[in-house]
Parts: sequence; C-alpha cells; structure tokens
Amino acid sequence: MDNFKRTKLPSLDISVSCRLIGPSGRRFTWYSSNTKRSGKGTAIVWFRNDLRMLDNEALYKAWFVSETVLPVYCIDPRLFGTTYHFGFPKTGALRAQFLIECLADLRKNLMKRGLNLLIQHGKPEDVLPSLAKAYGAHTVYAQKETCSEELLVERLVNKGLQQVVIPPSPEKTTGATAQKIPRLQFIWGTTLYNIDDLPFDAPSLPDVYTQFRKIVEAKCTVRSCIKLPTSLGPPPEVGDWGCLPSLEQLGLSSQNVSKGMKFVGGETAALSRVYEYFWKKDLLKVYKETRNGMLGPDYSTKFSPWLASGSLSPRYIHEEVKRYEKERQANSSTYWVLFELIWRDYFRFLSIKCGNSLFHVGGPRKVAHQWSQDKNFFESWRDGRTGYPLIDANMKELSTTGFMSNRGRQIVCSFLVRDMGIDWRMGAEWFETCLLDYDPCSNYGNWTYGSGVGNDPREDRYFSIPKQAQTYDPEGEYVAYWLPQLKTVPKDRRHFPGNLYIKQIVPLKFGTAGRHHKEDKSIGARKANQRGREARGNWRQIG
Ligand SMILES: Cc1cc2nc3c(=O)[nH]c(=O)nc-3n(C[C@H](O)[C@H](O)[C@H](O)COP(=O)(O)OP(=O)(O)OC[C@H]3O[C@@H](n4cnc5c(N)ncnc54)[C@H](O)[C@@H]3O)c2cc1C
Ligand SMILES: Nc1ncnc2c1ncn2[C@@H]1O[C@H](COP(=O)(O)OP(=O)(O)OP(=O)(O)O)[C@@H](O)[C@H]1O
Repeated sequence: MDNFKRTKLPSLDISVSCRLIGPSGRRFTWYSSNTKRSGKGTAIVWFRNDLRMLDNEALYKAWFVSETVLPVYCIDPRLFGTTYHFGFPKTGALRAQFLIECLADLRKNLMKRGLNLLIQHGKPEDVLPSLAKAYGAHTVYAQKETCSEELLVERLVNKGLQQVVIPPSPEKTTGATAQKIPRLQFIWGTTLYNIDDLPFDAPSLPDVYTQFRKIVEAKCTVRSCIKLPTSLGPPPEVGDWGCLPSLEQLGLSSQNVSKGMKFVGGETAALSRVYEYFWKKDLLKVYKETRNGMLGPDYSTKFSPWLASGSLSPRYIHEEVKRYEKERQANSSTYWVLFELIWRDYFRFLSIKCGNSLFHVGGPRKVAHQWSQDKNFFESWRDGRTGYPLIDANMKELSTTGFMSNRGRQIVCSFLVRDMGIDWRMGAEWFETCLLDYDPCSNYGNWTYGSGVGNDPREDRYFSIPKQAQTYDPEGEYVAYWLPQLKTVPKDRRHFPGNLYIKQIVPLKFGTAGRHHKEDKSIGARKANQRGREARGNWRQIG
C-alpha cells in the first residue's frame, strides 16, 4: 500500500462497469417503461445537490405532471465566493472540478433519455423566474435544503416566481382568466429515511444520535428508489443549452491530484464505485473491521463525495446492501454501512432543529468557551506543518485530494480545538473549502460534535495522538506516504521522529506518553507553547 501512487475512484473502467450494472444487467431495472405521464405544459427541474437520474423524485414528478421537462442547473456565483467568517474560498478547485464532472455526466445521462441539461450562469432567483416566464412553466421542482444559506435562495426564487404571470395559452384556454403564477414545489430527497416518515417533527428530534437511530430503525422503513421512465422527452425547444464552466471561469486554478485518490465526479462513477466496493471487490462484508483505516481506496466505501453532490442516492445504497445480504451474506459489516448513513440522516435532520446555532461558535448547546484565532497556529495546521506527522499527513491528504478518512477528521479536529485551542469554526470553514464531500449538515454537525459544543454525551472527546498513531498507523505507513521524508525514519519513530522532522508547534495537552519526543526548549517554542496552553482551556483526556 505504501507505494500506491495515485488511484482513480472508481478504479474500474466506468463504461465496462456500467454495462455490468446497467439496466440490461442482472440487477433490477432502474427504468420502467410502463409509467404513463398525465400532465400538461412545461415543468422545470432545478437541479441542486441531487445531480442524478436514479431515484430522483423531483425529476420524476416534473416528468409526470408535464408534457415537457426543462432541466436546469444554475452556476450560482455565491458558491464561488468566500466562507462566512474567515474568507477562505467557499468552494475549492478540487470540489469545483468534481462538480463540473457531475454536471457533464448528468447532461450525458439526460441526453440518453431524450432530454438535456440547461446550464445557466447566475443566481437561481434571477435565472428561474425568467426561464419560467419564457417557457410558460407551471411548476419548478427542486430538492429541499435545510441550512439558512440555501433557505434564503429558496425564498428568493419563490419571490421571483410570484412576479411571473404565465399568460393563458391560446389554443388551450377558453377565457382570459386562466393566467397562472408558476409554483415552486420542493421534494425531500437527501436522506435514507424520508422526513415525512419520521415519528417526530424536527423540534422534537432526539438530541442524541443513538436515541434517534433506535427510534427510526424501529418505527420507519426506507422507501424504495423512484424509477424513471425509459424516455423523458421530448425536450423543450432550447436555442443554446449552455456550456459547462471551466475552473478559470469560476475564478479557480486547476489543481492536479498528484497522489492519493482522484475521485471522478458524476452518477456513472458513483454507481461504478458501489458496484466495485460491494460486488467486484466484495468489501462490504469486512467494512466494520476496515472502516477506521486511513490509507488507500478500500478501507471504507468512499461514497461520501457522490452522496454530497446527490449523484448517489442513499436509498440505492440501502437496496444494494439488502441485495448483498440476500445474495452473499449479512453480518455486522453489512449493517454498519447503514448505521453510518443514519449518522448522515441525523445531522441533516439536526440542522432543521438547530437552525443557525449549528454554525455559531457556542454551537447548539451555546457553550461559552474562550477560543484562540492565532493565525500562526491555524496556518501550521492548515498547511500540515504542526510537527506532528499524523496531523500533517492528514492535512496534506486533504489539500491534495479533497478527501480525508473519518478517523483522520476526528484526530485533526481534536488537535486543532483541544491541543491548539483554536476556534473550531476556522477548521470547519477550511473543511468547507477543501472537502469533495462537503455538506453543511455533516460538516458543521461533526465539527460542533468534535469540539464539544454539539450534542455529544461525551463533551470532552480528546484524541490522543500517540494512542491514535499506535492503533491506526502502527507501522507509520500512512504518515510516510504523505510525508516522504519519513520513509527513511525507522517505523517505530515515524510518529515522533524528534529532530528528524520539523519542530512541534505546541506540546500535546496530555503529553506524548513516552514516545520518542524531545521537548523543544527554544524561546520561540516556549512562547508558542505558552500561547497554546492559555488558549487550550481545560479538556480532559478520554481518547
Ligand atoms: C470534523 C468532521 C467533518 C466531517 N465533514 C463531513 C462532510 O462535510 N461531509 C460528509 O459527508 N461527511 C463528513 N464527515 C463524516 C465522515 O468523516 C465522512 O462521511 C466519511 O469519512 C466519508 O468517507 P466514506 O464515504 O468512505 O465513509 P464510510 O465510512 O464508508 O461511511 C459510509 C457513509 O456514511 C456516512 N457517514 C459516515 N460517517 C459519518 C459521520 N460521522 N457523519 C455523517 N455521515 C457519515 C457518509 O455519507 C459515508 O459516505 C465529517 C467528519 C468529521 C469528524
Ligand atoms: N450551507 C451553508 N454552508 C455554510 N455555512 C452556512 C450554510 N448555511 C448557513 N450557514 C452559516 O449560518 C450562519 C448564519 O447565521 P446567522 O444569520 O445567525 O449569522 P450571524 O448571526 O451573522 O452569525 P454570527 O453571529 O456568528 O456573526 C453563517 O455562519 C452562515 O455561513
């Protein structure tokens, strides 16, 4: 594993795996030829974080209630601005590239079914009302979002549509009174469990994950995937379907993934990865044992970037897990993928309950704590220069590939907030920039959780670097992969190489527990350590 150079994800040839898993393959058909549409006129599908065909209810509904569907994606300039407090790029180049690939794939798949994707550069609240007017659309369908930035856009689009009056079409109306305002219809589509099937409403959502999980597992069922008809046409008459943006047009410079994992955007790649992980490599049966790994493509599913962009439906994963359990085997690993997807659901529903407190410094519990915003500390964390190989390797993986394992994310979060005492929102916003799988609910949910301001029954979770290194990278393989200068260091010293590596920027809150760590006694280091201690407050060690 140490010498893997760069892995494309999925590593299968997409066109080959598509044939294996596609409609003519051995799995159930995704497209149904029986359904008849019964609607009139034009409906718009406003694609957001649901960049897929399979199990896309908004697309299905729009098709069903119309004679023609106009699929639209708006390149919203706000997504390419800066993060809220600290001014980092709102979308980094790697996620932007992934998004462009998702859009190209969606367009290709829509064309296969007799439609296309209209790409518009502009804010949805400007684009959609004018399209609704130009095409006389009676309805705009879109997937519902839950965080305030997206909710604001929803309100603005709705307001814009209220100003649009669709004149009666001459041949189909009898009186002049049939003028209409296009409706905005939201569809719930991000989670495994549908919000309408929950046995509680958002304000009474259990605060603790385990309670939430036990209730939904006992009382709810996961709905089946929505199947689309084989043909979605005819398309509306569109002069120019628009071009996909280049990174430069989005104000970003192209970034080559030189090592680690290169994720390919789009539904086709997403379905290939599911096929590869479950069926071809047969990894689902060992997921629970491998999921805490950090190195390589196969220790965990790597579904998250496709889930976040909506190129992959969690309900499809559920159906595939159930099929695997029937055809191969069911064990705690096959269940555990669903267990993790319920975490994702939990953070999504929590975002409705918590509102903006999810983004506030005190988090949902409104914890008062003195955080530091020391630029030097933060930048050393961000750039992978803390002097702790485990932190530095993970941060380098993040900036090189846009991905970091769940284990790595917990460790670097704990280090930033507990060992360095830095404002957790700086870390969360940096993740917002970099992560391919960035999702406001899962990101801010996990950050508030990890920094002790969320709904964690264990408020003071501290991840001890020596212990984490010993357990999850005992041979130092992971750190040597990302920090090649450590390759020549003996394996048992790779995590604490002393003067063979850069100086540690702060001491660990609970020390290095006898590892090969020489205290740095320089004046600069003493000052930095003191600043660190002042900022770090009183966390207790549990990890
Ligand atoms: C500080 C921090 C920030 C995070 N930010 C994000 C984020 O912005 N977007 C995101 O999708 N995940 C986030 N996670 C959760 C988790 O790290 C990733 O979902 C996971 O590492 C993705 O890899 P995978 O698909 O191989 O996961 P697997 O282990 O294969 O899990 C399967 C799926 O379950 C879901 N899942 C697993 N763990 C979690 C979790 N803790 N919270 C929510 N969903 C989970 C994901 O959708 C994942 O794809 C964050 C975790 C931490 C600690
Ligand atoms: N999708 C999203 N991605 C990232 N951040 C989001 C998203 N939706 C909402 N937010 C964040 O929610 C917060 C908005 O909360 P609010 O309106 O309460 O801000 P505020 O009161 O001005 O914040 P503060 O008091 O911290 O300055 C902002 O931090 C905003 O970035």
